[in-house]
Amino acid sequence: MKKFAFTKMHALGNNYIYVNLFEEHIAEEDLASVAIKVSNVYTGIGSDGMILICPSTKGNVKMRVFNNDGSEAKNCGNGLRCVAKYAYEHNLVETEEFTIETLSGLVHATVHLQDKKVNEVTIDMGKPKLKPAEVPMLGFEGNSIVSEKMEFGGEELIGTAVSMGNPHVVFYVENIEKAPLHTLGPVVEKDPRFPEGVNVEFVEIMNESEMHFRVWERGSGVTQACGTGACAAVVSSVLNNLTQKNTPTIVHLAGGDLTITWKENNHVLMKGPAVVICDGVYYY
Ligand SMILES: N[C@@H](CCC[C@H](N)C(=O)O)C(=O)O
Repeated sequence: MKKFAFTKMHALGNNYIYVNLFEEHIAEEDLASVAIKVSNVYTGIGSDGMILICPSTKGNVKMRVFNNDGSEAKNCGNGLRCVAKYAYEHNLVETEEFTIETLSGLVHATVHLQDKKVNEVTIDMGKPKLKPAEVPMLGFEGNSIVSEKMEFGGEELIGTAVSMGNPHVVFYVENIEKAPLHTLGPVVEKDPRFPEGVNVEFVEIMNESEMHFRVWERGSGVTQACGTGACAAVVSSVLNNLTQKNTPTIVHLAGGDLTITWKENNHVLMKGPAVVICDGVYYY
């Protein structure tokens, strides 16, 4: 029987099994099936997926993200904050500012300490990508897909598509409690116009610097929070003239709040908490 030590962490309820590959080993061919198994609430540990904290040749540490269906994503905002907390508290890094490599590039992390422990993390998520081919989304041309008519499952929606290293589509609703998460989420996620699938976000604007947010995540379904999704929602809202650039925006997710700022230099800053739940050993 094979085994590895893990730490379960969450960021606003978006919970993953974190494995420190500086010390542990999981064979590459086992990664997808192990992610599915550990995520199972009945027969595994129960999580939105599995995140690997790996040595990096480009940054201080490297993050790899697996959704609970075993698919690998190129980025994860909540995962980045937890990886930053883990890396700092396990002495994988020595400073309060460092870099994390992802499959979509290098990001800059700053940990915020309370009693020598990391309670919040700011990640410079880099620049959003807006071109249809960068999202990727088929059927559109030009520099961006902002407030475009899209029909899904017989319903016409107005959507804005944004890549934060992973694909997102944002729809605005009048009442977040009535967002069609469970009905439209899975339909939009698998629509062939998104050749790599898509994370689906519903947003209710409260005022110029505050919004409610719910998400159907690609590969994981409904989660309590999505960091890249919250960044995409803020970028979308600036593009739709609903919020302003360079202004911190509070995003109220099901699991709590994130502060997101789309800076004048085009970089998106995300600030929010990261929490350890437990440590353990998983057998497979
Ligand atoms: N929860 C994450 C995003 C995880 C990956 C996503 N489901 C995808 O497949 O792109 C976040 O906090 O950003």
